[in-house]
Amino acid sequence: MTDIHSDKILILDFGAQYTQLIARRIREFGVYCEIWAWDHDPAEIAKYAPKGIILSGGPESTTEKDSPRAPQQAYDAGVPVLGICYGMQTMAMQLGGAVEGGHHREFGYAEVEVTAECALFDGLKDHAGSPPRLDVWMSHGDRVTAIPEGFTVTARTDSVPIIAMADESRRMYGVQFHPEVTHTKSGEAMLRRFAVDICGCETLWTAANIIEDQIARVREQVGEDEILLGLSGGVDSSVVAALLHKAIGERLTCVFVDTGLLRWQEGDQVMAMFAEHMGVKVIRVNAADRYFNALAGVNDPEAKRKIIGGLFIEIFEEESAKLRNVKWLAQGTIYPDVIESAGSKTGKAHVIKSHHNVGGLPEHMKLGLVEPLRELFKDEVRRIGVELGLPREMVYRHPFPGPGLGVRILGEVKREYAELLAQADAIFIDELRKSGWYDKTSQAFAVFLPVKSVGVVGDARAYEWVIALRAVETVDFMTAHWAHLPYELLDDCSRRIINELRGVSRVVYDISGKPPATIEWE
Ligand SMILES: Nc1ncnc2c1ncn2[C@@H]1O[C@H](COP(=O)(O)OP(=O)(O)OP(=O)(O)O)[C@@H](O)[C@H]1O
Ligand SMILES: O=c1[nH]c(=O)c2[nH+]cn([C@@H]3O[C@H](COP(=O)(O)O)[C@@H](O)[C@H]3O)c2[nH]1
Ligand SMILES: NC(=O)CC[C@H](N)C(=O)O
Ligand SMILES: [Mg+2]
Repeated sequence: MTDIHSDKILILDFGAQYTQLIARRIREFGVYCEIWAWDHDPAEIAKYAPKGIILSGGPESTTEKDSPRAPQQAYDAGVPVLGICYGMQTMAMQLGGAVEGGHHREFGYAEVEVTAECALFDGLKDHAGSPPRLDVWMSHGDRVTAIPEGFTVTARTDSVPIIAMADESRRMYGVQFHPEVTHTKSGEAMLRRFAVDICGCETLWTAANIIEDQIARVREQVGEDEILLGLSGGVDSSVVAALLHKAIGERLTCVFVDTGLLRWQEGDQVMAMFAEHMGVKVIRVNAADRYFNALAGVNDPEAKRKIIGGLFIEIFEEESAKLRNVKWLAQGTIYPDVIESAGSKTGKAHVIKSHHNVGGLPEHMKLGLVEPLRELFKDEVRRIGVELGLPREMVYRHPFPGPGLGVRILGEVKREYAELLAQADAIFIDELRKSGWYDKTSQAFAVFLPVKSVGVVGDARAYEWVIALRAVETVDFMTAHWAHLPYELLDDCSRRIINELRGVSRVVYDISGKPPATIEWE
């Protein structure tokens, strides 16, 4: 079998907002890559044997004392190196050029002129005529003012004379702009020139190959043992279920916990999909009473999360004790979770969201972990889901937090609130789907506000609950804009929710971005 990790690019991260994008772009055209912090043990680089190294951008200034530098091993590895923005600046600095600060900050669109032949820009032009001109996206304050010996200036703009540099003999390249953002028109092509043409990577990283590779690895890891998977019906655990079912068939048992805090009719849908259609063994644990009892009288959001998470663990434990031979617990951990926890280990100031998953399992469970998605981005997980035959609606559905409606009912959780909220949410989602807006938003849901407001319904006074609607657009869920839904759509949602649901007299729309607001209300 081909080793799909044999041809890979290593990205050294200087803390840029776009480092994950570099990795995603490269993987999109089929080359595996990993992100390491810039101060990751440099002795590991040679062992890892990447076919090329990329130095990312970063918020700091190379002109400042003690600012980060790439390890010398990166330049000595004998493989091509590409510095992007801060990466180019530190490359220039370290190899004998110069960088200056204090210039006018260049942010956003710029047209650059290619001034010399360069393998990175080979054949690329975004405008007719010559010399070739490229549309790029910039975000920098510092600039390279002298290139190291052996380098040539390969691109300029009207205001900045050194926008790209290259030393073709040592295969070292620097670009001041960001090829990883889609605003740089030929950016993907440049990254492909680098990874495929210059570094010589084969494009082996495809959905079909990833599945085959993961199946082989899981089989090797668990041998004849059984695996228990917490199946939520969400994207990640569903893809894990499909993958593991293919890898070990009957030896996979899923536990689906119906917390009473799920989306409308979700429990039945999950069971229908996995147990009936796919023949996966799924144990449904109807735990709504347990959840509502445990949550009674609890108002504090963190306390609620802890109770919900704790009950998940209790239930997984109970179920695994009932099975004979379970030695492994499968999780839907994905690559961003891994990068973020690595970030915190090296003490980087990345924005980190605390991920709810089954990772907090107590030691005494002694279950080994199976995490077949831990190298993948969400969009890769989705492509694999499609390749494994999961229906598109399931694979492209919005994420749903583990604590579910528990964090969308503000304050104390009650069964009656959960039932109302699930229905309001279903109406909102239904309207989004009908109008084609579901796929244009990254996540959308209703929130239950335990406040009463006065209304008038059929000439009578109503004094009832408030439902808030939230819809956001985001790439990584770390920052988000509120979705500019059409007024007509909001109007339809509001009317339907108030008319169809007893107990709601007012609907509001949340117009807060993240930051400062988070996506969920609790
Ligand atoms: N109701 C549930 N029953 C069983 N396991 C659950 C349940 N809710 C969450 N989990 C477990 O917690 C993990 C993390 O939940 P999370 O919501 O992050 O992922 P997901 O549900 O698989 O995907 P998505 O992000 O699309 O919602 C899941 O992969 C699953 O293993
Ligand atoms: O599985 C989960 N367990 C949680 O405890 C949790 N809290 C938030 N989320 C989801 O994470 C994304 C960002 O949410 P916030 O802006 O509210 O932090 C959004 O997609 C949220 O739905 C969670 N997912
Ligand atoms: N985006 C970046 O990498 C910026 C690099 C450096 N902080 C500058 O302002 O020039
Ligand atoms: Mg989920």
